Amino acid sequence: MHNPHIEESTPRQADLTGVLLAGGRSRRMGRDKARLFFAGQPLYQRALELLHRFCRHVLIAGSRPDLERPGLPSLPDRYPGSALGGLYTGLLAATTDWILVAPCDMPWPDARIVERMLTVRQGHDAVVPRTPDGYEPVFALYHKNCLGRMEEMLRQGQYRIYDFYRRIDIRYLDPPELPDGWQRSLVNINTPEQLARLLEEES
Ligand SMILES: Nc1nc2c(ncn2[C@@H]2O[C@H](COP(=O)(O)OP(=O)(O)OP(=O)(O)O)[C@@H](O)[C@H]2O)c(=O)[nH]1
Repeated sequence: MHNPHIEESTPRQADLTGVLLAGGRSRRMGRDKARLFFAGQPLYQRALELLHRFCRHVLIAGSRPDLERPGLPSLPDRYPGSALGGLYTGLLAATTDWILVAPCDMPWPDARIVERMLTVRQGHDAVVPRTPDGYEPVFALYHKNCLGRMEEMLRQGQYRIYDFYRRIDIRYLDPPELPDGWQRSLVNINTPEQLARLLEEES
């Protein structure tokens, strides 16, 4: 089903590479989240469409030959086992200063959030939505400046994104700056129960 928040007219950003994070293990779901069928298409497809809307080049972080297609390579993590390792994979491979990251398990990614992130990024290392439920580190913008500090942590076996956040300059986007409906847009599907509930909502 078409996502109304991804408009055809959204301009592509020359300095932005899209990174689909798809290297997780889907333990809570018990089966691969990326290819779950949701409202007429595989779940990952929804984030992919949004990334293509903003970025000329999009890649998959994590070894996913099953999701590859011409112009959409998947890259194995150099430091496997965490979303931070996936961010590193994307940032290392990107030829642009910035990456726009999206997870493969977000049913309603909202282009308006991306637009707001792009507006405020200047002078920061990352832009991350922040809500009363916590941060959304896998639907965010990261600058190449982050690479060194990510690598430092990953080399030491430190994988916690929140520890990483203490080392960089982040511009958070809080609810007053987020568009209406952000609660729905920032949902990730993690469990079979959640999937069933959201499918019901969508139908
Ligand atoms: N490249 C890469 N992506 C990851 C990795 N771990 C998680 N992700 C991605 O990060 C996003 C959020 O993942 P989570 O739900 O936190 O983790 P998960 O491993 O997919 O699921 P659980 O096993 O249930 O925790 C998803 O898009 C995952 O595909 C990883 O080690 N490498």
